[in-house]
Amino acid sequence: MVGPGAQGDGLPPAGTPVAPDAVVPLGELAPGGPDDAEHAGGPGAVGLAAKIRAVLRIRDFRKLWLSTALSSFGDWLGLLAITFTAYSLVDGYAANFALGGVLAFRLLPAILLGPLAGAFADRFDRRKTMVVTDILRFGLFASIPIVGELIWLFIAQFLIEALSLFWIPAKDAAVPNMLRKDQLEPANQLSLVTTYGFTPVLAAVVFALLNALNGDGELLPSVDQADLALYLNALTFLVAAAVIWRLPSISGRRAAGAAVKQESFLRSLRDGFSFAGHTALVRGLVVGITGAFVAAGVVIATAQAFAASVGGGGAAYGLLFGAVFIGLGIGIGAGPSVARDLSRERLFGVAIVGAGTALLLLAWTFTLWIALLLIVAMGFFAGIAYLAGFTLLGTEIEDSIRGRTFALVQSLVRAALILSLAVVPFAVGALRRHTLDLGVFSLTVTGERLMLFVAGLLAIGVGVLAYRQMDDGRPVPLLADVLTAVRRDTTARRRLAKGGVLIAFEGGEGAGKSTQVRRLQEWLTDEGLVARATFEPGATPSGAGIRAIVLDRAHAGIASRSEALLYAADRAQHVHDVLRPALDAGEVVITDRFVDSSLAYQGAGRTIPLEDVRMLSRWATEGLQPDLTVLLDLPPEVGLARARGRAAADRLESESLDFHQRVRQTFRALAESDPDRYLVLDARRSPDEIAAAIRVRVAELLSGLPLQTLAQPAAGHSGGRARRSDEELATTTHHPHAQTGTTPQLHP
Ligand SMILES: Nc1ncnc2c1ncn2[C@@H]1O[C@H](COP(=O)(O)OP(=O)(O)OP(=O)(O)O)[C@@H](O)[C@H]1O
Ligand SMILES: Cc1cn([C@H]2C[C@H](O)[C@@H](COP(=O)(O)O)O2)c(=O)[nH]c1=O
Repeated sequence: MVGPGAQGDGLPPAGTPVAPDAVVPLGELAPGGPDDAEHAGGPGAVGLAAKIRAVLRIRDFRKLWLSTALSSFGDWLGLLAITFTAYSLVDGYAANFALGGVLAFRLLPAILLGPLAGAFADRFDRRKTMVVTDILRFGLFASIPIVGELIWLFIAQFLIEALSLFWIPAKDAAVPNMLRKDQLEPANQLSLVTTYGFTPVLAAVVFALLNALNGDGELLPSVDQADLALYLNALTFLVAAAVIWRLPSISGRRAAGAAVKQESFLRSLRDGFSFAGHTALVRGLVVGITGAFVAAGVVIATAQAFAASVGGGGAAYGLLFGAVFIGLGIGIGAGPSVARDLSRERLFGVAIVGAGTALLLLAWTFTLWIALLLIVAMGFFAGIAYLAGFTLLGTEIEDSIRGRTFALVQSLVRAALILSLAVVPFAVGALRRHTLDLGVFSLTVTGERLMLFVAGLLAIGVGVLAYRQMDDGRPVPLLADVLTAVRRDTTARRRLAKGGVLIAFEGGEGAGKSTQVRRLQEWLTDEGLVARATFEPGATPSGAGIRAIVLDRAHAGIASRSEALLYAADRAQHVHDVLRPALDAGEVVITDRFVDSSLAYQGAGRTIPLEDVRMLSRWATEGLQPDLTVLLDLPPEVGLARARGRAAADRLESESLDFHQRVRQTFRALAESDPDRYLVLDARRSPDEIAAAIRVRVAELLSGLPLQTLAQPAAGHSGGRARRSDEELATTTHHPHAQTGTTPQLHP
């Protein structure tokens, strides 16, 4: 839990300055209060619930989510009511065709209109598009019971679906503008679970209730339960329209007053296709998602026959059907935390291959419970892939083209489903049952199993293709990447990527960072390791110039953005000249301040949107992250008093107490958002106590790693050597006795 004004992950959404009163109680970072804060790396990880609470605290997203949930509930209720109405408007066997007609009319518009709808979402005001389509859907749903003709039901159904096609990309493209990039995944988890888990169940319950209450027309004599459901459904769209009308942020670039490029509709349509064709990431996503949905269609189309072949009837079919949704739910809910550190590009391809493998095995399964397990596994991987793909579309595709990309994917998904639902039953019928005599044994092949096998192969194929298209070019072998991500072994991940171990010290002014950096470096050297101490800003020759500028009170007029760029420039040089080479050489590198300082000082202190600072730092460091960040936490008034006892206040130290309070809260919130990577210590404790706690954690971190060792350990463990200054330590680049070996047994 966080204090007032903060997000659940302790950080504000993109574009929002950190509230000065945002308080993250340190005691909540660790179970036992402030004194136990050093154990924060243990149990208190930020869970999905906290992340979801955080996104729900963003007012516009919360309102959009609620109105989407309402529309989704209405949609499901509408589907139940429409299929019921179609059935009741036609007698006898023809009712099945009426039902099929409803489904065909539901899927068809996507193929015809999907790309147009996408261009619309990018070209016109998304909020107005959503409001108008919601009002029209309200009218159409309400008209079905009033007209009461099957032909109108088909037409209305077609029009409703066509309108939804304009609504969905407008909504999907708007959501990423309301959130920070890292919030998009939990937001998608919430939306997918709401749309495919919660609202269909609620709609089924409400439909059943309406049936029970008004089945014989006792409540409203002239209206049956399907009519009631349709009116209720119509109302949900009207309410959604009213809510969305009051959310100007949905208008995206228009809300921010940005000029939107005016181009012809055809041109923007063509640009959409050309973008998808020429962008590897989108190509990979389109291939992967479409292929996966063809496979999903095969599973749906063969499910009845497969259920019969494992010795079950309708009950087995129901179980297998339920198992898909259980798997999907687990995949969407738990997938991201299982594969936390794996890039979403890699995760997408890997998950599709996983789903394909489960399908391949399913084709050879004759036992119901094994089939159920495999289907849960298939749903699990499919859920992960869907979430990863959807999130990548939101985070990686620029706002101006996002609507078209979402719409293209949406059309292809529906086309894939229609195609496989239409073709597979014929293929199953044509293939029937064959026994192949293979000499030693004979093999019975049935149409549905062959189709499942082919679907499995197809999914594996598109998974590999998508992986190749989307691979982010990291040198880490896939298997090791997956295994270390699942094991959450961040140190191993760094070693895979290049080597070395990076430890950052963070905290406010006078927290004792330099003192502890020096002590840790001395201890590691005494233990026989090549350990380098360095700092920001100013550890390189050009960085020294930058340090002089940013800390000099004579430069009081430096604009916040210039300041952020100066620190980023210092960091880029630092990473290039000092950190990367040392890490590549397998050294333990200890830096006094790193990216978190920019997030805290320039982000929260100067109120630059945190995501901007994060992106700048990510660019400057090429994504380099510490394996461990030691946060020395101290009330700013104590730290500033310590620092002033040392020298006159510099430009940053001269900032207000409020500024330093925001800096402190942001450091703590960052630590809370990723507790495995942080050690939070109360900096009011004595230097010896702090140093001892750090040694324990670092010994744990380094244990067993093949790091650079000194052939001759430095003189004694007693600390009797003369201490070197930060500058000396930072420039100690040459280790004549260094050799690669396993980390010696450390003695904290
Ligand atoms: N645990 C501690 N308790 C009390 N005083 C401390 C402690 N650690 C360091 N100090 C003293 O506080 C002052 C600041 O320490 P130090 O320079 O290590 O902090 P810092 O975090 O690097 O500061 P800055 O970021 O302002 O450079 C020094 O005089 C140091 O001796
Ligand atoms: C890296 C970094 C630092 N700062 C600020 C924080 C301090 O006030 C000074 C550095 O002084 P120190 O005595 O070396 O700690 O710079 C910042 O604002 N942003 C940064 O990225």
